[in-house]
Amino acid sequence: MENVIEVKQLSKSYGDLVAVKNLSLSVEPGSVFGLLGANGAGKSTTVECILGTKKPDYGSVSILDLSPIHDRKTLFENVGVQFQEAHYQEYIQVGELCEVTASLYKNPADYKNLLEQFGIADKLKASVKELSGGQKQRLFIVLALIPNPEVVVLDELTTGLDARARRDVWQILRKLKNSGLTILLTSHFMDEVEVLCDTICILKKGETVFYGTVSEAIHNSPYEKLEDAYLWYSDEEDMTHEDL
Ligand SMILES: Nc1ncnc2c1ncn2[C@@H]1O[C@H](COP(=O)(O)OP(=O)(O)OP(=O)(O)O)[C@@H](O)[C@H]1O
Repeated sequence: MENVIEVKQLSKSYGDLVAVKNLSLSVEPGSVFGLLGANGAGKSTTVECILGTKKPDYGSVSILDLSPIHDRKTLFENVGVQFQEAHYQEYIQVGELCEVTASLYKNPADYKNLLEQFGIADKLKASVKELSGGQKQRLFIVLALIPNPEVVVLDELTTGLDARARRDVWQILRKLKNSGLTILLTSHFMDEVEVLCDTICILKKGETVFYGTVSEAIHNSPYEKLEDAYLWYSDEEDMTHEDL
């Protein structure tokens, strides 16, 4: 297997709206790939096509050399997914939810250890409903890691987390990356992209406007900071200036 994820000329429309157009990307083993873009740029649509929860109109997707549409069961065993809005039984406890999740996999990770690493071990007996937004977000990352996956897909990784928690999450992910985990993430935070990502793809209205490393993104723009370069590529720049 050369690349963990290989997307070729992916296109997906909703009626007349072209959400993703002719997108190609490759994610190497043990690397962190960031899919970036403004709200509505097509990130979630791309992620869903990669995971097989949406069917592309054109193009091909392979993940771990498998088809997300035809090999769902094998993929489910080896791919971790952080869901943004997951629906759980209202009063299920954190520990119960982790237990149920672990029971679905052959070689699950030690979830108590993960809860510890993510700073929510004291919430084992709390119901998911009682968690703060940031604690829930951390729990969703833990749930994505319980399968002991080869690749993990993290949608809006640290949205809702406080500064300390974000840094803790980055540190854990870097450790997991160093131990061979491949990570595909979407994020709106350029500080985190700079710390974590080896390769980035910036989408604008479903089309790739930049593909390469963070330093190439900066180098090929008129700016010196990733955030400025990102806004320049994704054209959020003007809006921000108006807002100031
Ligand atoms: N089920 C759907 N039906 C119709 N249009 C949709 C559907 N899902 C997404 N879209 C549209 O497709 C475009 C891309 O949406 P998508 O959710 O992929 O963007 P995104 O980059 O993930 O945005 P965000 O950062 O806000 O999560 C948007 O214009 C959105 O309104």
